[in-house]
Amino acid sequence: MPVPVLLVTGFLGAGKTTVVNHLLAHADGRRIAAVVNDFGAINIDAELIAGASDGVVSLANGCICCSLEGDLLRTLATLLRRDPKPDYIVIETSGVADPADIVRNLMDPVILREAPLETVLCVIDAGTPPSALDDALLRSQLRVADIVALSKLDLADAAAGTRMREAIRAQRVPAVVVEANHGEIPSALLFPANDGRASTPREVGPKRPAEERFETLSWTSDKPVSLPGLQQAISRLAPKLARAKGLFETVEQPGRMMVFQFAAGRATLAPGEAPPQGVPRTRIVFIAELGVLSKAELDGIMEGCVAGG
Ligand SMILES: Nc1nc2c(ncn2[C@@H]2O[C@H](COP(=O)(O)OP(=O)(O)OP(=O)(O)O)[C@@H](O)[C@H]2O)c(=O)[nH]1
Repeated sequence: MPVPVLLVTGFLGAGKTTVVNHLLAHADGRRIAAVVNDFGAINIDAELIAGASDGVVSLANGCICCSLEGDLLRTLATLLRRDPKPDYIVIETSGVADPADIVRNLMDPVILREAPLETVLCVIDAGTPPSALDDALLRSQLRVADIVALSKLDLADAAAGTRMREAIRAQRVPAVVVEANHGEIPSALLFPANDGRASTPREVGPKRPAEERFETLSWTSDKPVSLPGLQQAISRLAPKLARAKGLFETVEQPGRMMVFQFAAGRATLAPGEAPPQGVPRTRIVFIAELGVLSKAELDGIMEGCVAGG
């Protein structure tokens, strides 16, 4: 029986991991394996994905649309050899991946037969300015989608949903548009009944040259972080950041881990899980446009928020 694949794409911070987590939390007994791709050296996403019933495989330190394409196919082959096999496989791409390249890789005849790409979901922040859809990367993420999920409608103004639907229609995207409140999308929509029928190959056009637009900088520390210090550091860094996320322990509440998220100019904190043994207690990944933020500048700013820093 082939194992259907769901590919989740969308820009940095759009809400992909939130959708994947919701799906895994509502697996209803289905064995779902998740493959996540963080293009930084520290793999935060794998830790932020809770409860994959059939495990989370992380492809870190490279992008699956370019440097890790062979790894993706090998990972899928390994998942297919599991006994029992997963019922479904979810692949979450990094926010800077061009999904057209991944779709092209998934058209490999063996993979297509054994792990057919059933659905491509593109998550888009409803508060994204419509003009951002003209960006080549966002256009490519939208073009390959069967379903577009609008996230963060709770944060956007009342007209944002309609505005975004119109902007998507203007891009002539044939996808169905749905709303995803904190990642909530009916799993029947993402995983149609696995009836074993053959998947049809998809056409995605010629390969585009890889475009290096973003870089990831990591900052780790064994010391806890002061919350007001972190707030100050993030407000200094914010104008240069496309995305940041991380896990850390606070000076104010020793032993309590927090998850930090920065996306679309908004920072949030939530309780987190203790890291595995031997891993630094504070790990934050920063994504910025190439050349905008140096490691020395980042370290200088971040050192100010650790105890004694
Ligand atoms: N208020 C609100 N926040 C959301 C919603 N969906 C996602 N978020 C938040 O947006 C931030 C980014 O969400 P993620 O799911 O990590 O985004 P992502 O697309 O996986 O991010 P990348 O790491 O760039 O791939 C997190 O703080 C989420 O909690 C939503 O519908 N409403």
